[in-house]
Amino acid sequence: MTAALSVRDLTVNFGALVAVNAMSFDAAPGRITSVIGPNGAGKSSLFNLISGAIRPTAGRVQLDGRDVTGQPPYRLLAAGLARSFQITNLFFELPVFENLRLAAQIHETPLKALLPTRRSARALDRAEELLDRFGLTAKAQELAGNLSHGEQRRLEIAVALAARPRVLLLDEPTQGMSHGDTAETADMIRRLAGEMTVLLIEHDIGVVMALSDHVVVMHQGRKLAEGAPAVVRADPAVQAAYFGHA
Ligand SMILES: Nc1ncnc2c1ncn2[C@@H]1O[C@H](COP(=O)(O)OP(=O)(O)OP(=O)(O)O)[C@@H](O)[C@H]1O
Repeated sequence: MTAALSVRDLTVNFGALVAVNAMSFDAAPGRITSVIGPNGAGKSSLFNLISGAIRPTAGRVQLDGRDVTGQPPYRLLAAGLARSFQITNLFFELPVFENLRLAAQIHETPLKALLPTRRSARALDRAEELLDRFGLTAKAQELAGNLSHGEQRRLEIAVALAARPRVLLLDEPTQGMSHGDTAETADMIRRLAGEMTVLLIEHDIGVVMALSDHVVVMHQGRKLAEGAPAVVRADPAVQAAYFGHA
């Protein structure tokens, strides 16, 4: 089976520092793959490489078997890869609904853009659907900036989904959330699998173990281990590097 996302020997240097060092792994279609590792392991840099925010020094990225290495984020989005950011990436001064509607317009053609009513029909439907799915219907007209932290993080995921990606990168989606919001968000992520391929960076090890089909462990820019959650957790090298005991 072709991997939805395939990373081979991906490397980036920042001066003398090799932040991501010859990383290789596959994300299987419709599954949740998590990337874990201690602070500074290189997880965000890996996501920046995959999502086109920075260009690799070496290596390649394939989406459904097609080389997309070094393509800018907007090209990757059109090719089916979306990312939600660790840092909140919303239009705070716009209503929740407008954030979703704008994000949903990505696939509208320039010709449709000349026909305002027809142009927006599909985007409106998609925005409504996402409001419902993410429990934000009652907040549709609220400014995004007025939402709680947990709601903003959920809206971010909804915005990333608006373009109907086949591969979704989630960067610490439960960061800073209460216990209840974390559990709710984890449920939402679980429901995305099957519909799309999810690549997740997550510090909450409970969420990682509960959600992931496959776990990739990074340490000092390199891949330390990968496998099923229970296998990775039992690996002595992972325990030493990540869980702080062997
Ligand atoms: N633009 C940059 N310029 C220079 N060094 C960088 C840059 N971005 C990241 N680094 C360095 O690369 C290393 C990996 O950082 P990165 O943020 O990718 O790790 P991380 O695993 O995501 O960490 P955290 O869990 O704390 O977010 C760190 O030493 C960091 O200081």
